[in-house]
Amino acid sequence: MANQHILDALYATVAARKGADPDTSYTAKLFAKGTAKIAQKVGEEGVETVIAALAETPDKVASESADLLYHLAVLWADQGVKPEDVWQILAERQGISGLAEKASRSKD
Ligand SMILES: N=c1c2ncn([C@@H]3O[C@H](COP(=O)(O)OP(=O)(O)OP(=O)(O)O)[C@@H](O)[C@H]3O)c2ncn1[C@@H]1O[C@H](COP(=O)(O)O)[C@@H](O)[C@H]1O
Repeated sequence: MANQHILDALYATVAARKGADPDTSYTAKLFAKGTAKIAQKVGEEGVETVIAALAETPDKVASESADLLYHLAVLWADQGVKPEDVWQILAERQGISGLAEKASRSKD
């Protein structure tokens, strides 16, 4: 757990909200609204990140990036995409095939 990336932990938390009470969880409310709403939020947060970069401060870019990553984690859970699927693609693009698998094993 100590080596677990914050995005892996966030993904596990949001995925566990599927079917939870929309009145007590924003994430559960997003799942209840469905894929179109979740995808729309990813787009909105992406645009807000761009606006922060062009017209605001690095702190605002960081904060909008956190919103974007959270909504992306919700979209992954909605689509059945696991974080390690994405890590694997990134690792392969860096020519370090097997890195995501190794990183995943180090959590055990
Ligand atoms: N990391 C986040 C996170 N980042 C952003 N947000 C929410 O995303 C929303 C974005 O605000 P907006 O103004 O764009 O959206 P809105 O107007 O509230 O809603 P919409 O009608 O546009 O959907 C806010 O309500 C934020 O609270 C998050 N909500 C939850 N989490 C994490 O998700 C996990 C599950 O939390 P619950 O959703 O409370 O179960 C926990 O680990 C939380 O920390």
